[in-house]
Amino acid sequence: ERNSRSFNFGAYHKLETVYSWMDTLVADYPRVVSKEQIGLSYESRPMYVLKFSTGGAKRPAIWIDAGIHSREWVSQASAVWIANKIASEYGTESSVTNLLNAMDIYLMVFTNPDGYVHTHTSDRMWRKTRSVNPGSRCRGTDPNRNWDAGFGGVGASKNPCSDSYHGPHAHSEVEVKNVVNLIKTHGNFKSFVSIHAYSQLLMYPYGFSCKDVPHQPELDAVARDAVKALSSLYGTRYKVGSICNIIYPASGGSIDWSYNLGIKYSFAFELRDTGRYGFMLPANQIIPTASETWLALKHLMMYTHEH
Ligand SMILES: O=C(CO)C[C@@H](Cc1ccccc1)C(=O)O
Ligand SMILES: [Zn+2]
Repeated sequence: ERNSRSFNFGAYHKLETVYSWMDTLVADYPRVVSKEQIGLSYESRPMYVLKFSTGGAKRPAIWIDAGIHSREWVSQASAVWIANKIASEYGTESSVTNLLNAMDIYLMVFTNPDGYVHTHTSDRMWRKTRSVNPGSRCRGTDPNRNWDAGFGGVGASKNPCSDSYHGPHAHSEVEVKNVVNLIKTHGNFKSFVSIHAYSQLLMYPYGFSCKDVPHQPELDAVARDAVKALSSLYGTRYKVGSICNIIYPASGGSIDWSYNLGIKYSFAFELRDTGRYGFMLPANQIIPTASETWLALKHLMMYTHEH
């Protein structure tokens, strides 16, 4: 692309295309965003995080990951649009400017790069990582069952051929380990948001248990206000609740781990739609989905900044 804004945000792109676009984004907004490699995937692809920072050292930070499940393509595509939005609105839009003058944002577009390539080359419905499971002909671990939070409990399978296989042990997947290391080393994250698709839900912990977390009333209220902002754009309807109560019990999930680490404002999005297209959401819905999601995300980030 001539510049990062001439990129076609209304299409699903290959990994390399988006990785190249990231370099043009950094070139266009060098004072706002940088690209950091946090490690390599199982198949040795670089894992890049876009760091939005306007100064300071280790400012309070917000984590946003997309694409941990590779087949949920609107998640990665929305993250690309949101990355451009953050970079281009700094200095022009007051809430983003105020936010980035006080906090950093880390945005990982491809949290499961090996799986994403596999959905382009071999199996569009691939969800897991691509690691080899010794003694099994089936590959991959569900990276959203692999976190050290109720690991190996409800809603996860010990069968390597299952799409919710939890892996041999917590953080066995290098993709998960790389994120865990960054979060723990940094030590000043205040919010952790994981973007999935589909079902149109905004969820908070826990997944591994249906008991209310200590901060349930606050998280519920924040999420409901965020969804109100989302719905204000096109009227898209979302449901709000804990993972366990609103979708199903699921152990080893990322936001249960982040919440238990002390990152109070931990949320998971399930983007469009509610099943008509499911994972195969048409590309013409990428920009509308990203635009409405941005309103909810901005609310969550501003709330985090103010509390
Ligand atoms: O992928 C899903 C379809 O997007 C649903 C998510 C629900 C979930 C999200 C966050 C934490 C735990 C579970 C999953 O099963 O891991
Ligand atoms: Zn998912």
